[in-house]
Amino acid sequence: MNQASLYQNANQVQRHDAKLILEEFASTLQWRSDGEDALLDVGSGSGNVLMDFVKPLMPRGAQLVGTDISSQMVGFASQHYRREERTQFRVLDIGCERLPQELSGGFDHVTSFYCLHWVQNLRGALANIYDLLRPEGGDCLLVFLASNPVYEVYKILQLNEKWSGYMQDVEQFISPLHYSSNPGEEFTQLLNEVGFIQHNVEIRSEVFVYEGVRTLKDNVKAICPFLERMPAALHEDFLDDFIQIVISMNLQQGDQANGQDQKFISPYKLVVAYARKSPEFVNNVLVESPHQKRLKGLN
Ligand SMILES: C[S@@+](CC[C@H](N)C(=O)[O-])C[C@H]1O[C@@H](n2cnc3c(N)ncnc32)[C@H](O)[C@@H]1O
Ligand SMILES: CC(C)=CCC/C(C)=C/CC/C(C)=C/C(=O)O
Repeated sequence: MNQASLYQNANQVQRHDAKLILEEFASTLQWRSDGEDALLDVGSGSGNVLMDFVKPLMPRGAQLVGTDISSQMVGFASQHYRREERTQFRVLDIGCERLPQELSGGFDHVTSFYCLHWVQNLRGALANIYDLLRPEGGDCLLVFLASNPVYEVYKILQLNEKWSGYMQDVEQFISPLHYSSNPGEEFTQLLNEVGFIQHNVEIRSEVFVYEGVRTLKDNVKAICPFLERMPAALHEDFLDDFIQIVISMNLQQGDQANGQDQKFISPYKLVVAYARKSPEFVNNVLVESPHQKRLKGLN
């Protein structure tokens, strides 16, 4: 997914989820008392989730770094938000072998929305997120897909000889937790392995309803990695086949033949994880704050 303007105009689900989850976690994030927080966002895309929902929560003196593997996304966000103070966008592959030295250990917070399901090396990405946080501590809020019907649609499309040539590597674009029988447990284990001491992982079952064929097609176009590999003249045919498969999976509501608006239902599972690098210490004494007590299942 490299078309920032397409994504910026068809990311209602992603914005909806990020907004609600940030409202919920705004007071759990451990803001600094001096207001000089530094926050890095992983996979910022076109940048509007970061600027519309994360930035308003931050103290006025805070520094924001939006990152993305796609230089096209970073170029778009840098241009679009060029007037924002204390904000920069830069290219970063969160699954990379070695973090750039100037980023390592420099942040109080790492956030990431709808990105980590794109990263097959989830353990490497989490180890990097841990290393981006300051050595003395910091926290992260990570939100991504464990599963989504889009992945089953991709696998069926790949069997069609019209599309198989463009979709040989389909598994690379399926969430690393999609096949997991216990994604919450698997992700918790990874957080432990990379060194996070306190964490809370939830798998939330959500449903989003797409109103009409055009809305669903636009949302697919904004994120589908296979379209950019095929001539534009084939896009509508691919999207029509996509819709037929969605209908065959009984994810359609309403009957066009009876003059009803078509709706498409997408039941998906979202990982919502909050983790701290180290517990809160004041004068070498572990402090359990009221919000820590509230966190469900905190390790
Ligand atoms: C669905 S968009 C999410 C954008 C934004 N966070 C939001 O919530 O709207 C996913 C973004 O993750 C980026 N991405 C995919 N793999 C990545 C990686 N290994 N490192 C950093 N970003 C990555 C993509 O380029 C894309 O911009
Ligand atoms: C009914 C149905 C199959 C809906 C799928 C809709 C859709 C466009 C899902 C995209 C999921 C995804 C990978 C989002 C993202 O990374 O932003």
